[in-house]
Amino acid sequence: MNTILETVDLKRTFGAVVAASNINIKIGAGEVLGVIGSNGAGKTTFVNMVTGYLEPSSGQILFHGESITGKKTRDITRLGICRSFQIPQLFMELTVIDNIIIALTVAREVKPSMLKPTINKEIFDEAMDILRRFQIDQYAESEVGVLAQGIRKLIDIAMATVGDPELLFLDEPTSGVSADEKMQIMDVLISALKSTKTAVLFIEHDMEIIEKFAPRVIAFYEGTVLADGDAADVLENEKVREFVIGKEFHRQAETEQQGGIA
Ligand SMILES: Nc1ncnc2c1ncn2[C@@H]1O[C@H](COP(=O)(O)OP(=O)(O)OP(=O)(O)O)[C@@H](O)[C@H]1O
Repeated sequence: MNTILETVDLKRTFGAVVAASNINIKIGAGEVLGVIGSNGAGKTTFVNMVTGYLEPSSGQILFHGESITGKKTRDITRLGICRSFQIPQLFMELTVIDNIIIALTVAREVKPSMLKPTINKEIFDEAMDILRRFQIDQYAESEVGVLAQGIRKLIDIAMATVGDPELLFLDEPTSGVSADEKMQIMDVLISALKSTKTAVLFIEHDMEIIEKFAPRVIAFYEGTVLADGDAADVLENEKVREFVIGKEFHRQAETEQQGGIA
């Protein structure tokens, strides 16, 4: 594996609460990995530390072998590590293309005008390319506020990619989206990110999505990594079944092998 990010004994406490400890994770170039764990397991704390939203209490974060521990979010973003949040951070009253153009102008540090984002043909074309990659170009001129939550999620994630990140963290990319839309949204966003060879780590509670889209899975439990490896191994791990996903969970592949559930 061509490691781009490595955490070494990463730990974060809040007073007496140990939110994360002994976190030793390596992420390879272009890798897709899913993170699972019940509420309060430490998933967001981990992502917050790596993206500079939280300073670790101890431990190291290395990006391409260089320490980024304790760096500010802005500097980490510039290095090529970006993220999205559970709730899309969008300008609801603006059009989709204007949202992307604003993100591009901010990423390029072009000063936007007070009333209208700086529009030049190059930035406009680039924004349209991004929308096409995420299959939302047909909404370019629509106001974000009138669009379905699933489309807003895609816009939000598209915006997180404007600086061409090498590594992207997605916090529950399908939360708040209808069951029907979930798979479709994941299909679009994973193929968009694969096309740019962006490594992606996504936090997800839906095991069907994990099974379908995450070749590698990391399971968090009570602030530590309970299991890390191939999805099939982690999802069948006894401890993961007991403490994280529930014993009643059966992988689709397993069920099919056994002739399906009646
Ligand atoms: N700012 C904070 N102040 C105090 N305690 C915190 C803070 N942030 C997180 N914690 C605690 O740290 C632990 C890990 O929380 P974290 O948000 O990382 O879990 P999570 O796995 O992301 O959960 P969820 O799925 O609910 O988002 C929890 O016990 C939580 O209450």
